[in-house]
Amino acid sequence: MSEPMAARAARLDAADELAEVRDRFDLDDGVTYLDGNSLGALPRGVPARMADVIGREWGRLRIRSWEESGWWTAPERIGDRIAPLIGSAPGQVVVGDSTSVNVFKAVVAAVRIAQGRAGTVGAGMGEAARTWTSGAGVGPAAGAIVGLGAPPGPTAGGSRGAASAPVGAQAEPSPARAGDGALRDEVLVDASTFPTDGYIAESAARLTGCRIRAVEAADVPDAVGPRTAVALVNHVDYRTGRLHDLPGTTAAVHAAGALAVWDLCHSAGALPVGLDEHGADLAVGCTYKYLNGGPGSPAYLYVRRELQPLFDSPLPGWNSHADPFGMSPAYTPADGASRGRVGTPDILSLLALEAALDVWEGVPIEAVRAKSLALTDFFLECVGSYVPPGRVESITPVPHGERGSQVALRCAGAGEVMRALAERGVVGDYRRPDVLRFGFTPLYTSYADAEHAARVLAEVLTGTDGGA
Ligand SMILES: Cc1ncc(COP(=O)(O)O)c(C=O)c1O
Ligand SMILES: Nc1c(O)cccc1C(=O)C[C@H](N)C(=O)O
Repeated sequence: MSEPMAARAARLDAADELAEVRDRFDLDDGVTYLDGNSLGALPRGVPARMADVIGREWGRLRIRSWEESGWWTAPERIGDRIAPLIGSAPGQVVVGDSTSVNVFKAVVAAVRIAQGRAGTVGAGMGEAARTWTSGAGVGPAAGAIVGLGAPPGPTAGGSRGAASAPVGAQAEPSPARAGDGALRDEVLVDASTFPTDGYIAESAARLTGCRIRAVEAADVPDAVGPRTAVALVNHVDYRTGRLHDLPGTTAAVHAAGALAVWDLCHSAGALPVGLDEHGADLAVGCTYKYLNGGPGSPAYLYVRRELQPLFDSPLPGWNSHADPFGMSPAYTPADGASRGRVGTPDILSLLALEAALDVWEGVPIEAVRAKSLALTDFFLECVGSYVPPGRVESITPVPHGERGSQVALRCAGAGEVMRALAERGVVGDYRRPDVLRFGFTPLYTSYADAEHAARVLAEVLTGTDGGA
C-alpha cells in the first residue's frame, strides 16, 4: 500500500533543510497561509526594529538620522541586500517607489537608450560632457549598447550643457532612429501581463513616440524585430505561475538590437533569476511578496552597470541628482544605481524591508528553488489524489523549467470555493473569473501545509467537511 500523503508530508518536513527558517516568521497555528505571492508573512524581527526606528531614530535623533542612522543611503544599501537574490552584483539595484513607478522609469529609459536619445549623461564625464541630446540618429549604435558592453561614447550634435538644458529637453515623442539607423518605435509587452505593466507601458510608449504591441511572453523571441525598442516581460505570470525563459528571451531581444525589461514580482525570492549572468538590461520588482517586506513595501529597480551612464530617468527627482543638497536649478544625474531614485524615500517601509531581509541569512536561493518545486509537485500530487477528477484543472505548467512558485487551479465557482477555504483557515487567493491561486513560500511553507490545503480543498469541493 502506498504511503499516506500526510505521512509523506511529515517525512518531507523532517528532512527539509529550510524547516527551521519558518520560526523566523510570525505565523498562526491553525492557519495555512498560501498567499505569500500576494503579501508575504511578517518576519519576527521586524516589529522590534520598527519600534527602534520610530522610537529612537525618529523620536530621539530626528533629523540627524538621515546621516547617523543611514537613512539617506538606505535605497542603495537595501538594493545591495536584494541584489544577490536576483543575481546582481552590488551597485545595480536601488529600492524605492512602487513597481508601477519603476516600470515607467525602466521602460521610458530603455526606449531612450534604444532610440539613442539618452545622451551622454553620467559616469566619468566632465560637466561639459553631461549633455542632453535630441533628435534622430545621435545615439551610440544599438548593437553597441545592448549586450555587448561597449562603453558609450559622446554623441554627436544637438548637445547642450547641463546648466542651460531644461530638464526633459529631448524631442519626444516623435519616433527616433537609433545610431544604427533603425527606427525603433515599438514596445512589446507580455499580453498576459499583470495589468499595471500594460497600462504603464502603454503610457510610456505614447510619451516616447512608440506604439505598443502585446504578444504572449513565450512569443517575444519571434515577435521582436528591427523596430522594437524594448520588450517588457514578466518573469513569472501572476495568474498561471508560468516561468518565462529569461535567458533565451533576453538573448533574442538583444539579437534584434532591443532592450529587455523584466518584471520580477513573482520570481524574486522564489527562484534564482540570474540578471547579470543572462545580460538582462533593466528589471523591476516588488518586495512585499516573496521578500516579505510588508504591505506596500518599496519596489526596486535594476539597471545593468554598462547601461547606467545612459540611464536617462523620466522622473529625475532631486534624490537622483549628483549633488542633491547643492540645490542647483540644473539637473546633473548621479552616477550608478542612485540615478534611479526620485524623491524622499519612504523610510519606515524601507527599514521594515531591511529588517525583513534578515530572514535570508544563510539561505541559498538554490535551496529555496529546490523546495519550491518539491512543494508545488507535492501539492499537485495531493490535489490529484484527493480531489475527484474534473473538479479542478491546473493551469500551472508541470515542467519545472516553466513553473514559478505557485499553483493555479481553474475551478467552477472559484470565488465561493476560496471563501470557503479561508473560512477553514486555508488562505490563498482568487483571480477572476475562475482561478484559485496558491502561493508557496519555501521559507515558511511546509509540506504539511500543502497536504492540508489539498485535503481541505477536496472537502470543500465534495461537501464532505460538514460546513465551516
Ligand atoms: C507582476 C506584477 N507587477 C506589478 C505589480 C503591482 O505593482 P505595484 O506594487 O505598483 O502595485 C504586481 C502586483 O501587485 C504584480 O504581480
Ligand atoms: N499589491 C497588492 C495589493 O496592494 C493588494 C492586494 C493584492 C496585491 C497584489 O500584490 C496582487 C498581486 N500582484 C497579484 O499577483 O495578483
